Amino acid sequence: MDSDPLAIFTRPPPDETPSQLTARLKREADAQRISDNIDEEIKRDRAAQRKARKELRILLLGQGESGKSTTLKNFRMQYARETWEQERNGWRSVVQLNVIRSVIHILEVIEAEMSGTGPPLEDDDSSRRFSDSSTTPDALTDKHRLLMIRLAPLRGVEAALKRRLGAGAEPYRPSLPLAATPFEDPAPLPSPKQRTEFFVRSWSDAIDGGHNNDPEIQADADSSTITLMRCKDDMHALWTDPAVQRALERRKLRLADTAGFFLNDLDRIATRSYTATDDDIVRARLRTVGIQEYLLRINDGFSLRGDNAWIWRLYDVGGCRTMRAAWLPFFENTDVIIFLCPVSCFDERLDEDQRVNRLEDSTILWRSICSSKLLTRTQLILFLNKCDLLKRKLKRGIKLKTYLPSYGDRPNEVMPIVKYLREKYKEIQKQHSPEPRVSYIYTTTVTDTTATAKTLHSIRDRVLRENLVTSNLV
Ligand SMILES: Nc1nc2c(ncn2[C@@H]2O[C@H](COP(=O)(O)OP(=O)(O)OP(=O)(O)O)[C@@H](O)[C@H]2O)c(=O)[nH]1
Ligand SMILES: [Mg+2]
Repeated sequence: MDSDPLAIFTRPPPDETPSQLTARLKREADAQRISDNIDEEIKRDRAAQRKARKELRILLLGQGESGKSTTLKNFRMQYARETWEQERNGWRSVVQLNVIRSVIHILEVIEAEMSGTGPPLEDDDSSRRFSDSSTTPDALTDKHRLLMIRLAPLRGVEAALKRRLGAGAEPYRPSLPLAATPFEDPAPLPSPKQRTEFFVRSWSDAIDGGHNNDPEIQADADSSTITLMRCKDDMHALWTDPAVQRALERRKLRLADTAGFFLNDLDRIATRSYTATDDDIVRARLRTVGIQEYLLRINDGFSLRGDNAWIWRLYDVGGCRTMRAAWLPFFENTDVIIFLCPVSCFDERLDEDQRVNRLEDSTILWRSICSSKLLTRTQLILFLNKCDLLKRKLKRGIKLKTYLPSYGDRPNEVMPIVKYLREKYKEIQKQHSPEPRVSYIYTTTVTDTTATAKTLHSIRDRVLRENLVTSNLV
């Protein structure tokens, strides 16, 4: 039995001498090496078979709200145009739900401000930096109370839209244990911020799911649109009210960065004839839970063999710490990882764990991905994302060095900050990768579909070239 190289860990004999111990440890190390080599060979074979079939597996990773699903939408818009068009009608309800969720969120803030309840203001100085008036609360008056009453029917529309989107959309309340990286055991949740954001288990169910043909749901959809149209002026009055805006600032809710895209455009959206544009679809937010798989057919354009279409299997995961353990099984056979680091989040904390800075979380995650032996041969592509929001944040005078002291006295401007983070992440990759690998880093704003299209074409060419070379298909 002792000579069996696969019996890696043998029980030590009770009277083991030092030389026997040394010999046993060596045998175990040799056996482990052989086992690792076999695993590696199996992986290489599988990868070669996939490439021979011209198939690649691509995983989108990053913390919650880093832009993974938005990147996936850009991919689908570019390379799966037919299904993108077929789903366009389904997105109308998602955009309506985004609008209503934002308005209800604002109403909740007003209610809390008026009654002096709700989540306490954060007591660190960062929450006070946005507005000089933050220490003198603005009067919310009867006008606001009236708006609250007039907008109450939106709660019914929210319920109807939920029905229309089907079982795919439910409120999200983190309750599972947390793990910073997919490689560690989850720990119990400290005290999660209560959020009732909606999520999808399956986008295709939410967007299509056959609901369109159900007359009851169709009637719901029509009456939702009518209520939305009736509430349009009040929603606009609420959103543009200076006292409301200041209340949002006091509570550090930068809704203008996300919801603003839709709330500034109510004239177009709250109409009977509204059709979601490409930009609307890319911007519409539904938190991802579980893992979504999408197939794309992508032409390489330079293969010498007849058919130059590749199948790209894209996997979009939920980025919250409660969901990271679920990523691990996908690492075995992944050819490419696109990792999103939202650089604008340097002064924010994770929803699911308010003790953790979001940039720090991204850095920990990136380090763990780079150092994983499972991913030694996986091509890593990094997006330094949300550069538009970074620019806006810096304009408001928020300083990176307050949250990242190592940035020191470098200029508090977009270009130097992005350069600094690029070098920092590149260095982490270099130091922690088990074997040297090429670094692919892009500066992105994935809500900008034109710029992102160029990035995706560049990625397509780089990924295909690398895989054509490694699989000898050129
Ligand atoms: N302004 C701006 N918004 C962005 C950018 N990237 C993503 N967003 C927005 O950020 C929010 C989160 O984006 P998602 O793509 O849903 O994030 P995710 O990584 O899939 O998040 P989870 O599903 O929770 O893991 C959405 O409202 C997006 O529209 C960006 O570059 N700029
Ligand atoms: Mg997502």
